[in-house]
Amino acid sequence: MTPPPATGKPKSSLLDGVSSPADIRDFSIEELEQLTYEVRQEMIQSVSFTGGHLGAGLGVAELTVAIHHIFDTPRDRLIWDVGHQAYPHKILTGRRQRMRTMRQGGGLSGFTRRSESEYDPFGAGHSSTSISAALGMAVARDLKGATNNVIAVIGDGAMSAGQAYEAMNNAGAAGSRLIVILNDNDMSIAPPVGALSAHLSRLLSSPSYHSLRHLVKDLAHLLPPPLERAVGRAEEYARGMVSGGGTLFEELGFYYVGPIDGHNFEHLLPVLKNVRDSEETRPVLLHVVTKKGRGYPPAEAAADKYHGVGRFDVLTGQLEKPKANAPSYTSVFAKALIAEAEVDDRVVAITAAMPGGTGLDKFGDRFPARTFDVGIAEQHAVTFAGGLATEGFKPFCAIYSSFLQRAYDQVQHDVVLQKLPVRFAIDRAGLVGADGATHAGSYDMAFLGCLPDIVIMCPSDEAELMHAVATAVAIDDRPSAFRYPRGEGVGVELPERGTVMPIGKGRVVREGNRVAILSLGTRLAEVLKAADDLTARGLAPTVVDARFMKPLDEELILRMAREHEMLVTVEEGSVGGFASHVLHLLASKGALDRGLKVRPLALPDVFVEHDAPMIQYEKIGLNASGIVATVLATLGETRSMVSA
Ligand SMILES: Cc1ncc(C[n+]2csc(CCOP(=O)(O)OP(=O)(O)O)c2C)c(N)n1
Ligand SMILES: CC(=O)[C@@H](O)[C@H](O)COP(=O)(O)O
Ligand SMILES: [Mg+2]
Repeated sequence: MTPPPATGKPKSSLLDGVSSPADIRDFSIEELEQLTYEVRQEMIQSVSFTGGHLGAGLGVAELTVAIHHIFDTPRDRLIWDVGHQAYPHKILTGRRQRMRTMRQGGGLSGFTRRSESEYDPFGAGHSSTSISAALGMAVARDLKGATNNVIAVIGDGAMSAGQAYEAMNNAGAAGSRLIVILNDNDMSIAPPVGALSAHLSRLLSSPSYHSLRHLVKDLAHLLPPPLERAVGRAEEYARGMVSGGGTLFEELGFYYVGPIDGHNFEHLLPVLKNVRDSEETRPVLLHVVTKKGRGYPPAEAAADKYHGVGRFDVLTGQLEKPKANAPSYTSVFAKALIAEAEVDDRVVAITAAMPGGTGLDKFGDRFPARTFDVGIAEQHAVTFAGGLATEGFKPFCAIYSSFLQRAYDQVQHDVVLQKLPVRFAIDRAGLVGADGATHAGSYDMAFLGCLPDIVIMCPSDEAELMHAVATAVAIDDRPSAFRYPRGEGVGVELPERGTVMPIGKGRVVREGNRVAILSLGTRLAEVLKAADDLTARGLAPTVVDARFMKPLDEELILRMAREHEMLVTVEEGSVGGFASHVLHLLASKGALDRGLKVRPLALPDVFVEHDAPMIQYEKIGLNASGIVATVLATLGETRSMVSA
C-alpha cells in the first residue's frame, strides 16, 4: 500500500473535515496528496466490505481530487463515463457516510445517478455516453448564456465505442466549449483492444509526455517550496503543450493537451487550471495517464486490476470466494460452445470487451483464431457477426442483455431482416442484483420477440442451456437467440454436449389439473417449489417448461388452455415478452372466450432497484410464494387447504 505523504498530520484529519468539494478548494498540494491517500484508504475499506468496482476508482483518486479542487462543482458539471470509477467522487461529494451501503437495497448506486446527488448531473452504467451528455449540457449552457464548465471523464475503453466518436464529431464542429478528460489506464475490463489503444500508446511515447515529467521533476528540485514557481513554469509549459498535430482528437476539432501523469498533482493542477482558464473556444481533450488499481498492491498486481470484486481481506487482498453449489450459467455456456466448436470449425465467437464476463475468454484460450473481442462496440459486434454469417460461419455474439439494447437496430436491420444465422448468446438476462436497473436484462424478450423469423430460446437450467447452444448451432437458416441469467445454475447433471431440440416445442414437466403454469426460463425452479406447495394444499398444477419464447408451442399452449381453468405464465422479463405472446395467441384463437383465467407473472412495469437477487424477486412476487399467492387469490382459495 502506498505510504501516506509526509504531511505530519493525523491520517484521517483531512477527509473528516471535507463535507463537500468547496472544502478542498484552498488545499495545498501536500494537503491534496494527503486527502487523496485518505480517500483511497476509505475506498479500499468500504469496498472490502460491500464488494463492487475498485480498480477504476483507485486509478482516478488524484484526478478526482484535482478536478474538484480546480473546478467549481456542482456548478461546473462533472460527468463520469460508465460511473463505476466514481467512488472517490462519491466520497468527496457528501456520500462518504453511505459508502457501506453501496449497491445494497436502499443504498448508494454503483454508478452515478441524478437522483442521488447534485454532483451527479448525468446517470451512467452503460459506457461511452459522457461526451454526448456533456455536449448537451454545454450547448444548453450557451443557449442560457451561462458560463459554467462542463467536464466529461471517459476511459480509454469507453473511448472505443461509436457513440464517443459521434459525440466528438459533433463537438468538434459545435463551437461549444467542452472539456473531455481521457483517462488512459491502458485497461478496459480486460486489456484494451483496437487501433485506438495503439494510437494512445504512441502518444504516450511522444516527447511531450516525457519532457513534462522531467521538466517538473527538475523544477521541483531547483525551486524551493512552495512549488508555485515550479507550477508556474509547468503551467507555461502546459500552455504550450499542444502536440504538433496528428492526434485523432485534433483531427476531430479538439484542442489536444497531453499526455500528462494523472497521479501527479504537479502535472494535473497547472494543466487543469490552464484548461479551466483558457480562452480556447474549441473543445479540449486532456489526455491523462493513470494506473487502474493504483495504490493498492493486490489490485495493481491483479490481471483485471480488481475491476469488479466481491468482499475481500484488506491486508492480504484475498477475495472471498462464495461457495458455489453449481457452475455459473456463463461457464456452462463456454463449455457448451467449446464442445460445439470442437466438431464444427465454422463456429466463431464475438464479444464486445467482455471476454471474462461472457466466458469467451475460455473459448478464446481454446480457439484464439475464432474469437473476436471488438472492444466496447456492441453495434459493430452485431453487424460484424452478420458479415461473418454471410460467408458461411456460425457466429455466436455473446453480449449481456442490457448491453445488447445498444445494438437493437443492428439486430433488426442488419441481421434479422436479412435472416442471417447469427446466434445471440444473451447473458445477464433478467435481474442482476447489485448492478441494478442499468444492467438488468429485462427487455430482450420484448425487443426480440416482436421480430419475425428469429428463434428465441429460454433454457430453464444449465443442461437446457447446453441444449440451446447445440440447437443454435443447428439453426443455420435464420437468427437465433438464447438467454440465461447472471450467477450459478441449479446443479443438474451436465451432458458432454447439448442435444438439438425440436424448434418451438415445450415440455410438460409435471401433470396436474385445474391450473397449468407455463414457465419460461430459469424461474422454473421456483415454479416447481410453488407446485409442491400447491399440491400440498390439494391443488396439483400442471407445470410446463415452455423452452421457446419464439416460436411458441401453440399446440401445447392451446391444449393447456382447453384442459385447465387457469393458466399462469412465469418469465423473468418485462411486459411485452412471453405472456404477451401467449395472450395474443389465446385471444386470436378464441381460447379466452370460455372464461379461462390467465395470470401473467413477469417483471413489473418499473425499474427494479439494485438489491440482492432474492430480495428483488421477493419484492416483485416472482418466486414460489408469489406464484402460490397468485393462484390461490385467483381461484378464491385461502392459503389453508383448498376445497377438493
Ligand atoms: C455499453 C457497455 N458495454 C459494456 C460495458 C461493461 N463495462 C463496464 S466498464 C468497462 C470497461 C471500461 O473501460 P474504461 O472506459 O477504460 O474504464 P476503466 O475501467 O479502465 O477506468 C466495460 C467494458 C458497459 N458498462 N457498457
Ligand atoms: C461496470 C460494468 O458495466 C461492468 O463491470 C458490469 O458491472 C459487469 O457486470 P457482471 O459483474 O455481471 O459481469
Ligand atoms: Mg481504461
